[in-house]
Amino acid sequence: MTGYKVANGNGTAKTNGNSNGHSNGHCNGHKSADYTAQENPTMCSRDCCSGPGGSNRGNTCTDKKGAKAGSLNGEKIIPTPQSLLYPYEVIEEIADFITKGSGMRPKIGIICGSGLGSLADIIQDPKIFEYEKIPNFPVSTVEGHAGRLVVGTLEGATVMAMQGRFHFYEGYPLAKCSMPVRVMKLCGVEYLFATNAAGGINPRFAVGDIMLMHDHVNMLGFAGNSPLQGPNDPRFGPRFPALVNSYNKDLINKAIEIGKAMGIESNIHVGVYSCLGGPNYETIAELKALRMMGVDAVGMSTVHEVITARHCDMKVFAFSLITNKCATEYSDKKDEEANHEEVMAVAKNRQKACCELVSRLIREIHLASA
Ligand SMILES: O=P(O)(O)O[C@@H]1C[C@H](O)[C@@H](CO)O1
Ligand SMILES: Nc1nc2[nH]cnc2c(=O)[nH]1
Repeated sequence: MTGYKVANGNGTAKTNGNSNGHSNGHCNGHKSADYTAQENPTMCSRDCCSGPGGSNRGNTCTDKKGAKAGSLNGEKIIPTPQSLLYPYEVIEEIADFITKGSGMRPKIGIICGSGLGSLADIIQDPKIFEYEKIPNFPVSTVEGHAGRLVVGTLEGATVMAMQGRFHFYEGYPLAKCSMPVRVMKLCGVEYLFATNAAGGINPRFAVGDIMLMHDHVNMLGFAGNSPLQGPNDPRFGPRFPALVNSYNKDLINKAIEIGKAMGIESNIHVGVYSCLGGPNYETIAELKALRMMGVDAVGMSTVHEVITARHCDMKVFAFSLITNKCATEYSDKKDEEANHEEVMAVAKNRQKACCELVSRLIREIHLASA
């Protein structure tokens, strides 16, 4: 079972609408009922109860009878290493579901940032998979993230796009947030296009600008969190992946050229993105610190997806749409505070330019490989 449980106020629990799991009497949850801060499945040794694809098998069953000291709400909490949440076979199952269901092996994967779902709307002959209908898939809980996977063609290339990503602040562990990247890999994807809405810290950036990511500062990694934490499965990639040159330089250069051809070169920058855990936006002191570290734009996603993609040797192109300017001086002005409505509104305004940039770049990749 992968859906986290939400306390419903009366001491019992319900899942978050994702019915991936095992609800067979003895094993109706295996997650702590009120443990909502972070998904943290507990374990069971019964065969029926292997979590997604057996990840929990062989561990201690922690139904109510088994609860001991150290339990929360009567259920023992045993952390699962992140990499065990989605074993290779489960990812393979999900990928098979998508490739068989769509009849395609897409070459390019797109992750649509907040308010940038229209990147998937331009896909031709789309086969649409609602997340809740994909086995073992999480659900989207954030406004501006529709929660569907769209498979089809764009500029002649076969693509799959996530209209809705998963964020750490939704309560999903990083490995779950970036699990779809591994699904993409096993579907045949070679290129990951990750997009996001971000706050501009670089004072040269204006709202509506696009920052092509050429590097990142992994703040969650500084704190010891990684989507690769736990035993490594070499079928995905190496134990210790290198991350220098994670962002494909050829694709960045091509995107700069495309920006010029579109007449928006003054709105295109190349810079460093940092992901914080969210869901709160940053304090002034945090923004000052990030700026001192060389960060140009700040958001709540993408970095763990890029790490997962590089781990399995995908080529990565990523950009941030600057949806708000981050204040780095103290002020009482309310309009300097970031808010999600503004983020969504700016993304809507700039969706045409973002779609054109992505389409043209995909066209180049497709033509180069034809
Ligand atoms: O999914 P992305 O990173 O594009 O979304 C950003 C981060 C938060 O989810 C949201 C905040 O407004 O926008
Ligand atoms: N962390 C963070 N994420 C964002 N997403 C869009 N704008 C912002 C921002 O200012 N900060």
